[in-house]
Amino acid sequence: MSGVEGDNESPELKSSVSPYEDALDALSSLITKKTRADRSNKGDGFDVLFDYLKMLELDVAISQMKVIHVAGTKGKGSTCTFTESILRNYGFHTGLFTSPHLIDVRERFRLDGSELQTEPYKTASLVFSVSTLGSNRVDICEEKFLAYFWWCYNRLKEKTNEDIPMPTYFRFLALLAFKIFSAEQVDVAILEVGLGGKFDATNVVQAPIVCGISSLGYDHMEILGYTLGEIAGEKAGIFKHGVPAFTAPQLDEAMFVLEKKASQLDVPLQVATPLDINLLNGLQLGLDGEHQFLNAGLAIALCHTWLKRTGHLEGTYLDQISSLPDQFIKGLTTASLQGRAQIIPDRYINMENLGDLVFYLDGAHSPESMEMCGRWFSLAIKKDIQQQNSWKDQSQDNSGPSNGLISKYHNEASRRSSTQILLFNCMSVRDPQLLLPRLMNTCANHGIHFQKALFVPNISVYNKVGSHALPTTDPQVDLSWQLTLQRVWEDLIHGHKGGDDKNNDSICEEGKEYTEKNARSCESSLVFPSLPLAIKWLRDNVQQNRSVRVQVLVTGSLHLVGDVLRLVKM
Ligand SMILES: Nc1ncnc2c1ncn2[C@@H]1O[C@H](COP(=O)(O)OP(=O)(O)OP(=O)(O)O)[C@@H](O)[C@H]1O
Ligand SMILES: [Mg+2]
Ligand SMILES: [Mg+2]
Repeated sequence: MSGVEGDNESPELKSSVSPYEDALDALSSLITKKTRADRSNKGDGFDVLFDYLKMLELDVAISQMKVIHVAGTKGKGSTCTFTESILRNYGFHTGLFTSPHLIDVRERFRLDGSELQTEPYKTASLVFSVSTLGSNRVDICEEKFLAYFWWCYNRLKEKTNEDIPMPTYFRFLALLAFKIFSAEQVDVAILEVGLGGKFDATNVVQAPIVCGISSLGYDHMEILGYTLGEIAGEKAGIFKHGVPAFTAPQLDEAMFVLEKKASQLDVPLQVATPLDINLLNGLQLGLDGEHQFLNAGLAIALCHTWLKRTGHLEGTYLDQISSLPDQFIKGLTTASLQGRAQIIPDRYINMENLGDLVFYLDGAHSPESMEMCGRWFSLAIKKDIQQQNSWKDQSQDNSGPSNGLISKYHNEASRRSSTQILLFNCMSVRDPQLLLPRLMNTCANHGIHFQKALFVPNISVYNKVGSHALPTTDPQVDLSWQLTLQRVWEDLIHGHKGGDDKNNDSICEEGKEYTEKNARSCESSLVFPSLPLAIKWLRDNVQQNRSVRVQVLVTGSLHLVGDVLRLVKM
């Protein structure tokens, strides 16, 4: 294939449903069958990334990019989101690359803060030249995305061979991000590490302006190591000689390793002070949850250093900042990232009765983040109860001015009781014996007890890529993992109630599996063969019992959170 125009053409275009689905198909073809635990993949062929950069003519561009690079176990995406928002408020043209996505793969690439997934389909004409795109500073719309996508994909297809095969899924997306950011001439590129640090595709950047390490904890141990020290060592793989770095406060074991790696590379490493809420002038952080103060503190340090090192700010980073510039406050308080501590009422149910069914979404999937998530959820529920009570008081005290409709709603709402339900799934590489107790105990310590837990499988690998196609229910779906989760949950509940060693099976409706309710039912839990069935069950319940408000915590997997968003937002 020759010439840029031809490069933009999808090979499967003729038989396609839509050009966008064609791109997703091509992207799916890059998902390797190797399991994430396959260590033979570790580091192998990292250098091949530099070959890809040459093939895409990105080697010079990347060395000139003013990059902020962030690794960590938890809080990378949030830190990057705050960072982007702050620098955008300074007027810089920003590029943000995060992972994973929830609904649409374009969420991973933001230009000037725009989320990319919301546009309706357009029949894209793909025959325009990529070289004309860079000058146009608008969001990355579908056409633009497709043009960059096929430019990279086809060029790599043409130049790769048996020795240098096509890049894998995440590597391709990182290369695509570099292409987009260089063509769009961003002032700053904020890059979230996909996994680990040292061997991550984003680590081809040789001279970032500043690096950040967000909270470290236990995740992906099969790849990164089983001790906090080992994990910290992998993440510190993003440190570059002499380039300043900041870390969120860490446990000693992790901090020790970070400091050691930093001193080997002459990296000035500082701990970023968590943000003091008083610096926000009474406003709230754009992302909810206590842990966000750690992420915001790190983002402040990263932005401050970036501004300084690029010659936009005088002075040094102070440990005790007494006030924040307006751009920082605006950036921090308006940042947004879906699926992290996000509350959305179910529109299907709530047309008439706002608040009957509410989803609390948080993509936590490591033990530490389970605890954070449990705290956030419990506090949100308590706040909601306080709100209900204050409405109850107001409706009893008729003295004040009242708006008829609102007070009628408040009146009704305050008469209803609320109940909490958990909707959960996690990947089978994760340990539910660590995740579920952490979540349950945190909530229980705040007085929140789930009435039921629902377990569902994730939708499909294809949807991980970001198809708009609706999930279908596979009648043959293997639910053994969800049944394992259910067993862990039932054991926990019975442990909590001080119950005997009763075999779970005796309290589960054996033999009635997936019949009437389409679910395998136990005393405190249900396994559904698909998410739409679980959502239908929730909606049916709410409609049958209007005196109860149902608050559903969705967590354990960002994919699950994305699937729920996709179904609930429609
Ligand atoms: N500093 C933190 N400490 C502990 N948990 C956190 C922290 N920040 C975020 N979390 C939890 O982790 C979840 C994911 O947050 P975020 O997307 O910022 O992290 P990430 O590092 O990008 O995660 P991923 O590994 O999925 O890419 C949040 O929903 C929240 O539950
Ligand atoms: Mg992760
Ligand atoms: Mg992330």
